[in-house]
Amino acid sequence: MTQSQHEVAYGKGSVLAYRTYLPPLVGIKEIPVSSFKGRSNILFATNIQVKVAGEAFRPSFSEGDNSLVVATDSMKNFIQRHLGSYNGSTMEGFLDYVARAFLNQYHQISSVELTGDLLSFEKMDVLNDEERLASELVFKQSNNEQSQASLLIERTDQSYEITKQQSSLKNLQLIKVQGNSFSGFIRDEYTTLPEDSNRPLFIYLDIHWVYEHEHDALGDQPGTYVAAEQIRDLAASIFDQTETKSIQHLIYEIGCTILSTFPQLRHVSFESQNHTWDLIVEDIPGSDGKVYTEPRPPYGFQLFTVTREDAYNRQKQQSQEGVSK
Ligand SMILES: O=c1[nH]c(=O)c2[nH]c(=O)[nH]c2[nH]1
Repeated sequence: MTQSQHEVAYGKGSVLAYRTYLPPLVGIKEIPVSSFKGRSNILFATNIQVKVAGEAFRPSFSEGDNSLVVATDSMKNFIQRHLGSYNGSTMEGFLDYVARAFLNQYHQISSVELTGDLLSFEKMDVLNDEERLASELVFKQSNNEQSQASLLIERTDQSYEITKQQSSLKNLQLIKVQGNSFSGFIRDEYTTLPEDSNRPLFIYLDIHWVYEHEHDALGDQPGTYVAAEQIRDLAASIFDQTETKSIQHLIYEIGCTILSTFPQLRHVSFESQNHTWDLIVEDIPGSDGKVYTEPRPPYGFQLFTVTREDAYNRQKQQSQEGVSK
């Protein structure tokens, strides 16, 4: 490996920037499984990480020469002030705007990688003329699932090129109380887990989606923008409708449905965790109910990327099943 292939990079994490009255996200394509119509952006609360890379920074490491160093404190100011001048409506668009501004401002930066969490604040219902309506002023911070975007832009000879772009829904925690089996797995001298024809399935999901054309992610043409809220509702709906055979099976179904719903996406990746509860009381007289508790710490996980080819084959298979019925 030559010297120039080693990474030379630095940056700032946990840059908090809260903007009020960003232009709202309107005009997205609505889908039947989701009531999501857009975001008011009355509060657009962000937690950003920036990483800048470039050979020009090597002497700051090897010789303590700071002459080309942009202080990470200045990076923080740069991001926060640019949230004031950003006129778009999405995290993806904001990251693109800031990344290009960094490259314009500092010639020594060869690439910028940004990751932004959109912190969730939900409108509270309040009494307004004897009607309960969503407040335009009072929000509650929600520590549930979060949407995130990330972007890598590199300087080329003539201009800038996006070399990585991804949107994500992180830490969606879903429980389905029945309608899930897990059976048919290898039984050998190490197997103690019984087959289960009907378990409560509790999963944590990170879902990442990548657009065919990066520009579709920005939100300035909202008809192609896919909102994390839509991905959330779609995942829940598939979970509800599917007799799951495993988490592997479930995430494949979710991925194929996301891709057939949104043709502008190239692929969808999953990181899932199994947090299925342990059974404590199986029979409650006169009730269908049971009692469960948290499982002990080791947890299983699954990683899978669903491609357009997977979705195409799934659709073909489903239409053949439809014909044979
Ligand atoms: O959905 C599951 N997939 C597995 O691979 C697995 N392994 C296990 O012990 N439980 C489960 N559940």
